Amino acid sequence: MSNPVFVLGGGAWGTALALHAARIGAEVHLWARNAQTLPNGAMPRLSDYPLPPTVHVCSTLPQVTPDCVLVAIPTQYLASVLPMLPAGVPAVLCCKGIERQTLAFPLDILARERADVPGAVLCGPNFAREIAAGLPAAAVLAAPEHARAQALSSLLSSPLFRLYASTDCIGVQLGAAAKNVIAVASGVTIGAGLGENARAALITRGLAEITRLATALGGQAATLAGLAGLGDLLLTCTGAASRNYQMGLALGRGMNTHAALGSLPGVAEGITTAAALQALARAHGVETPITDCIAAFMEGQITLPQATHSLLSRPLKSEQEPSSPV
Ligand SMILES: NC(=O)C1=CN([C@@H]2O[C@H](COP(=O)(O)OP(=O)(O)OC[C@H]3O[C@@H](n4cnc5c(N)ncnc54)[C@H](OP(=O)(O)O)[C@@H]3O)[C@@H](O)[C@H]2O)C=CC1
Ligand SMILES: O=C(CO)COP(=O)(O)O
Repeated sequence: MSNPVFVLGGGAWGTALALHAARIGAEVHLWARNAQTLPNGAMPRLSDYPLPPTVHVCSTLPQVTPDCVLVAIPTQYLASVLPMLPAGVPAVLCCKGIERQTLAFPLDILARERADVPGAVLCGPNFAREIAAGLPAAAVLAAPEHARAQALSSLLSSPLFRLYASTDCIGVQLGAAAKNVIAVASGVTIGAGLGENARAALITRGLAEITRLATALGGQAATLAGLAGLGDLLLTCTGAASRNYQMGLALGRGMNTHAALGSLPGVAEGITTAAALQALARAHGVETPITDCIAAFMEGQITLPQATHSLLSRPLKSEQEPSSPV
């Protein structure tokens, strides 16, 4: 790689992406809002993965033109870091969520704030620690133009981290955001002792719900059967390392939302995404019973037995009926 790569966000995902970019030969400038308090090589979230000398932690980005910028900031704060992006340089948004106030996806936020920056998104089943450790993984890199998606996936792929190009930005962003909500519900199911049958049903009907909404918004069903949909859903709903799943586990065991949040090692995007997803679904006339239940449960509006009853007492339907409620 001839030019450096910028990474915004010194959390788990930003650190893992910086390590990946360094492995593919880039000089990396990793921006963190608290960089000045960090000794070089000791990031807060993944301190067991020391940074190589080609990763420079900074609180101000250098005046050089990078090949691209990887943005790993929680979605609710994404807009606040976008003024830093260099004009004309592709920004790959690596967050998974929906802006609560506006119901905007990451690429919409970028278009709104920085029309001079070409955007792309990177989503898939990728626990930061495994990417940091250099374990094999795959993801989707989506951009509105095929040429941009292909160029960035070639630039950022490695023999261990395989990036598939896509132009279905809606499907990829919706899948990535919504899987966090289903992961919270999955954790609740296990935490409350409802069993693995219930969890498998929840994941499967969660995918049906996500696919229904994605296609109503203009996404493609095939994308939801891919890495950013089913792939990430499986990982986050069953992987003990998922913060969204851990959040659900704590809630299912009886902890309240505030206490459960305090017990997490990082952000759980599913918490803010649930209400945003619900609002988006309502605006498009799409039924999302699992999202509705988990949103109401997290807000303390219904109890777990009420949530379970509400899902199980829905009218029986044909599984294949495209417009059937869950
Ligand atoms: N962790 C993972 O395995 C993966 C995460 N993602 C996604 O990446 C995004 C980031 O997650 P992750 O890195 O894990 O989260 P973490 O909780 O580990 O870190 C969040 C980072 O964002 C910073 N931050 C928070 N608020 C602001 C703000 N207002 N301005 C600037 N920086 C801010 C934090 O800074 P500070 O340290 O100072 O608080 C921290 O560096 C999320 O959307 C997540 O869904 C995607 C794939 C994998
Ligand atoms: O997005 C992720 C894995 O693909 C990380 O999941 P959590 O945010 O739930 O930890």
